[in-house]
Amino acid sequence: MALTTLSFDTPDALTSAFAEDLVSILKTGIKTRGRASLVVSGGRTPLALFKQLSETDIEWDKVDITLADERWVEEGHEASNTSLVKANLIQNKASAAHFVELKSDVADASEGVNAAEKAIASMSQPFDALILGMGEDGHTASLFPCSEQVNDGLSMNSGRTCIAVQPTTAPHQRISLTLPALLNSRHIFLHLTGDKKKQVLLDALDNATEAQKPITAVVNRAPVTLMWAP
Ligand SMILES: O=C(O)C(O)[C@@H](O)[C@H](O)[C@H](O)COP(=O)(O)O
Repeated sequence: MALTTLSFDTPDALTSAFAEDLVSILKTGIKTRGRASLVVSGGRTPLALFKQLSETDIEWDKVDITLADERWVEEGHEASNTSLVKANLIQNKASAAHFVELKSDVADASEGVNAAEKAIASMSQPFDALILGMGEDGHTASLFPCSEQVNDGLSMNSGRTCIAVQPTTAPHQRISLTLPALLNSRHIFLHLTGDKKKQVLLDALDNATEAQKPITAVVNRAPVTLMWAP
């Protein structure tokens, strides 16, 4: 296990330092490979980070951005991570970035998996940076411990980069990058705020199986930087 923890006094201090790190990673990607790729998570935690990044001066037209997971709802729905990213990150200076959609116009996420995999394949990989969140049940991306699909999502030899997931303890069908797709990243960050989530993570790393707390599957296999503030 290789978890490096960077703790900040306040969420604002975390946001500034995190944005600076990401910008430097993206600049390196652009300089070295011509384009850079960034995978972000939805949820509430990254909102301030998205805003700060969007105001940063880099060559956003050379950056591809996608999501670690999406809820299978129409764009514009309050649960849509696509809408959240477009409204908060792909704005201001970052409005020139290219957004790679996981969601397509089919009724069931399982019918959209092939199109999502094709979209992901268009991005420069390994991804330059991946930002994961974590739920209090230990899910990350949409690899939910309550779902029937958890073992398929965590399989390292499925040959799949995306999976349709039906959580039973959270609303909406999802599409998620699989564990091997998430791990195909040069820099992996776990972005958490609050004592409770930190404790969930530490307890999970101590006691849980990967299927019980999917975040541990990432931390067990790759260097992860935990960006944490109270
Ligand atoms: O779309 C999502 O819901 C996610 O990508 C998910 O994995 C999220 O990161 C965690 O549930 C934490 O969410 P919060 O930041 O809202 O606590």
